Amino acid sequence: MEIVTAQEMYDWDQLAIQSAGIEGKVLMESAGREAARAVEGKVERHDRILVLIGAGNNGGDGFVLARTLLNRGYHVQAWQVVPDEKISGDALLHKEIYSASNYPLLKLEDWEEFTAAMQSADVLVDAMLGIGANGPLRSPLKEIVELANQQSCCRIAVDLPTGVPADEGVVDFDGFRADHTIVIAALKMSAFLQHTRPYYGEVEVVEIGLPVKYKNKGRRVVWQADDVKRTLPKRGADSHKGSHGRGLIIGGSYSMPGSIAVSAKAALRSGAGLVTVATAKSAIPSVSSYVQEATFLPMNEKDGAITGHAVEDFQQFDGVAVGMGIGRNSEVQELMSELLAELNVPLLIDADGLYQVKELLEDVEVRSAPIVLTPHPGEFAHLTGEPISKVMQSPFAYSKEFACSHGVYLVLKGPATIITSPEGDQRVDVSGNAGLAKGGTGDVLSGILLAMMLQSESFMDGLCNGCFIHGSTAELLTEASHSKTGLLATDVIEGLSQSFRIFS
Ligand SMILES: NC(=O)C1=CN([C@@H]2O[C@H](COP(=O)(O)OP(=O)(O)OC[C@H]3O[C@@H](n4cnc5c(N)ncnc54)[C@H](OP(=O)(O)O)[C@@H]3O)[C@@H](O)[C@H]2O)[C@@H](O)CC1
Ligand SMILES: Nc1ncnc2c1ncn2[C@@H]1O[C@H](COP(=O)(O)OP(=O)(O)O)[C@@H](O)[C@H]1O
Ligand SMILES: [K+]
Repeated sequence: MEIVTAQEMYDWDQLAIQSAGIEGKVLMESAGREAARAVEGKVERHDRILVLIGAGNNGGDGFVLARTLLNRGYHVQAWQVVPDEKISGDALLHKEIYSASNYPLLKLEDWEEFTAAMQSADVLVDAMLGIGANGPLRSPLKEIVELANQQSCCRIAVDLPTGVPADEGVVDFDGFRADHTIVIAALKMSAFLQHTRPYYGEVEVVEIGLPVKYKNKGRRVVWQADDVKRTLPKRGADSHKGSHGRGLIIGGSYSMPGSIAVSAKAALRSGAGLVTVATAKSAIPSVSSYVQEATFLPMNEKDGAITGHAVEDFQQFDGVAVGMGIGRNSEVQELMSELLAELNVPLLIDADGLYQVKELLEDVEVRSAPIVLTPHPGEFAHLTGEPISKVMQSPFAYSKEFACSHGVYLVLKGPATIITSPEGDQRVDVSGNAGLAKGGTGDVLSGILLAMMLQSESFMDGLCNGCFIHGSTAELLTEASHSKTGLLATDVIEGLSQSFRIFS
């Protein structure tokens, strides 16, 4: 499912109108009717529904929606909240059809009367402003949104909650706080940003007949269950452990053995054929007691942390994950530098490894084997040298710029994880829940991703599948047996088998 900017949506719309000959008024009829159908799924028959209608084409959708619901016998009040002269084009045509259908149109002239109507509504439908929002809300939309947000009724937005920008990078706005947003044709970027996502509530996308042929294809999509089922590698009946890849996990220390232990176990639970852990000698007993199936490469250590460089011993592996619990001393920096220069297999770098790699980005750029970086927002801010707030206002743009300029796969983790290829293709994984907001879950993800790197034909598919399986496992567990409060990283590992049963 595509994710678009406002401009990309307008382009798709224009191509459909100009090249396919679908008129704008037909698209509007289709958008309003589909939105009405979606509203029907969220309201009761007896609900009093108040539709707020603005000046542009979003308001045009509102006229169609109000007419459709009235035709179907719902209790609807349609309020035009802008002066008559503001309404033109397709929206004006649909206003005329609405009035010619003999349905009453209320106009915002008396604020007290309007406030009373809002207060007695069970459902508010916002068709005031969509992708055409330009700058902070002006009067009267600003006051209407403020009033609407104070009501305890259900709030439903059409296409975008009024005031919320469609694109990333805009932080100065007031927005309609929707319980549900019925998105027209394609998801807008702001549905995935931490500062705009909460305004959307639950999201439903409706299809309005725009020809897929003219879509700006494939460069930014949501990775979904169907994609996972289609691309997750199947285990052949005649396969042997070597067919599923030999993975190496480098990291951990005497005082931090847990992170590599869970990474290793997660890699094995995700199908890696063989997993070896390279860690400080003194950490091996505690790691091996948790992952009996792994083998070990003892590394020299100082004060419990890795110091030894054994890069020549690492060449035999098909993929390597490094950084979890490895620490930040200067020897680790040297090890990272050697890995980048000498190890010619796919390399995933996480956690402390990301801290080290900031100084080694030139080495990253010249490396020919693939590199995957898996930062959370704080680690990504460190890598870019920008404040967290700034990168998270525009995570699509920052991810793309970083991945393309350094030639890496970037997995920017969060409730909406953005996965970017070195070519700039972007996919978003929205699986998972707040049960994952706990230490150790990132280490589990690294293990899963290593296993996917070893087994997948397409690197990008493998990374997306790994993120999806990680999040979906948390969802399955919190639906069935666990609470979000009590979920542990190790529970996610134990739940992986169940996810693979469902998705492979
Ligand atoms: N595939 C598609 O694309 C389809 C799109 N469709 C629908 O069209 C929508 C896009 O329509 P759109 O382009 O007319 O923009 P829209 O969001 O209605 O806003 C424009 C109006 O808002 C006003 N305004 C702007 N900023 C403001 C502010 N800060 N504060 C206050 N007012 C502000 C602006 O006023 P002006 O600046 O001109 O004075 C103008 O009057 C889209 O979201 C979808 O719902 C479907 O019908 C069919 C297929
Ligand atoms: N609220 C949330 N919803 C969905 N996924 C989440 C949420 N919070 C965290 N996650 C996921 O949990 C993982 C946390 O990783 P990270 O921050 O590196 O944890 P750690 O440092 O403990 O290993 C990421 O995969 C992230 O996408
Ligand atoms: K809207």
